[in-house]
Amino acid sequence: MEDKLVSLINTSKFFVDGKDSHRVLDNVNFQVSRGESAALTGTSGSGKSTILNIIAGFEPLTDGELRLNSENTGSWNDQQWSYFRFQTLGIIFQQFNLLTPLNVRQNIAFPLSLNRQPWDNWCDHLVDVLQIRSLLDRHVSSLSGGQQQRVAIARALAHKPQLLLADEPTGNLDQNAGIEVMRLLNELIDECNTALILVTHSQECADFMQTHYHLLNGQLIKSNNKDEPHYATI
Ligand SMILES: Nc1ncnc2c1ncn2[C@@H]1O[C@H](COP(=O)(O)OP(=O)(O)OP(=O)(O)O)[C@@H](O)[C@H]1O
Repeated sequence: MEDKLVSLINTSKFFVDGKDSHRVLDNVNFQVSRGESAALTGTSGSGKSTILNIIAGFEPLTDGELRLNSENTGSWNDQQWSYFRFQTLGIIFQQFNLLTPLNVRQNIAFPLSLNRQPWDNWCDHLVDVLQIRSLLDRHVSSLSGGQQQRVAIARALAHKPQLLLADEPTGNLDQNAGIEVMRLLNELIDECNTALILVTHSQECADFMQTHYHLLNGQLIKSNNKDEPHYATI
């Protein structure tokens, strides 16, 4: 259990809408270790982003337990969540969530400033691989969707997070750029022993990951070998 960075234990999630209760996760177990990469697939609305939001502390669980670094987060206060997010976590949001008053360089440097880290060779490497060096002084609101996505990726990776949550990180990119991004994510995993949870609709992107999970009717089905899916257990 100790080397597990993320553990969801017997977790369920309901959304209440008026009188209706909508069950998105039904007694799900899910674990990711340091250095592990996991692809999370499923149809639209199956609950993939909800799992990332739960792990990032943006959505509370209805039932069960979320452990991060072996700590039960059920008793964490806002300060503990903030500390975990800026120090340990990198998130590539589906809608990018860039800081619009800031330019590209300032967006990428934002997690560095929170962690009192300098802009270093790794940041230059990210900027070059993602081909955004010529955009560094541009305001992010003036960028195309694909350019914004590449900036969002650089920002999430800049401080070398221990845990990276990536929600459709190649959704706005062409195939070649998407493959470069998947290589970059694997580079981070190899160099920093980062754990990655990748939400994707692309089988090609999922194939870059070590383990595969598929969400179906609130259940998480694990498959190390694509031909042999089985229900995820601890
Ligand atoms: N805050 C919320 N309040 C009510 N329902 C919600 C909320 N967030 C998500 N849902 C519902 O939970 C379900 C799962 O949503 P989620 O965004 O996790 O799906 P997804 O698998 O990531 O979908 P997509 O592939 O389209 O991004 C959907 O039916 C969605 O409408």
